[in-house]
Amino acid sequence: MVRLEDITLSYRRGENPALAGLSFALEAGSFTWLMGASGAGKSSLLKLLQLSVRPTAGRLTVLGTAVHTARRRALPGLRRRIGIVFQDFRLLPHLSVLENVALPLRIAGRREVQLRADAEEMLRWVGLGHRMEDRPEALSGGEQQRVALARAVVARPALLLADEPTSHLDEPQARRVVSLLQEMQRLGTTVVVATHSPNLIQDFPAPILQLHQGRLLSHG
Ligand SMILES: Nc1ncnc2c1ncn2[C@@H]1O[C@H](COP(=O)(O)OP(=O)(O)OP(=O)(O)O)[C@@H](O)[C@H]1O
Repeated sequence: MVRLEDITLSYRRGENPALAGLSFALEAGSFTWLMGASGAGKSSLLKLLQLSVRPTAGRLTVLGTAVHTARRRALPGLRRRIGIVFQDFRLLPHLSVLENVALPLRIAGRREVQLRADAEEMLRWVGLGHRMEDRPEALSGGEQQRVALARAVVARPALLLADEPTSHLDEPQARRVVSLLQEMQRLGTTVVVATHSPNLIQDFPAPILQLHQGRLLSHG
């Protein structure tokens, strides 16, 4: 599903690499916590997995595609099978909640009737069926993060990546978001979630990838 073999990522020549000598594999349908101090390389690893940066060295396989040798034109199709949730939600303020969730389907060229039905279904799934016509700014942080999650999964990604998706949320909202992420895993999606919160990990036990200064400290 996801395999890294001796991966290095350097943003600038002559500086310490953000990731170095990283090797591990994630099974299809697994849930993994990604941990590490600030600067350990969590966001860099997620950027690699979402194909927004390429490894400087090493072999990276995502959803069965060898990214390090793939042609550039093969990447957009692969990217569409990856869902992403950001710490700061990144919803478009001028669009309704429903239109935010429908956006990936619109970009993929789905029919209007179908994309509306799918976006509505996802919003009901995250418990926001009653807020579809609102603008994001009218929602609480936890609600906005659930909209962002609905948008990340509306196109049924095989791989779901979340970069500290609960750091702006209170405890009950954070738990709700993690429950939804785990539900995606139970439906067969491979999920990777970066977090600083030992409490969440305690409440939702799963294998942990621990990074330290760009290197893998432990996995399990
Ligand atoms: N675009 C970039 N250009 C240059 N250096 C970068 C870039 N992004 C990250 N880095 C560097 O790479 C290293 C790892 O950063 P990264 O953001 O991946 O860590 P992190 O574990 O996600 O940290 P945090 O928990 O603070 O978000 C840091 O030394 C950082 O300064």
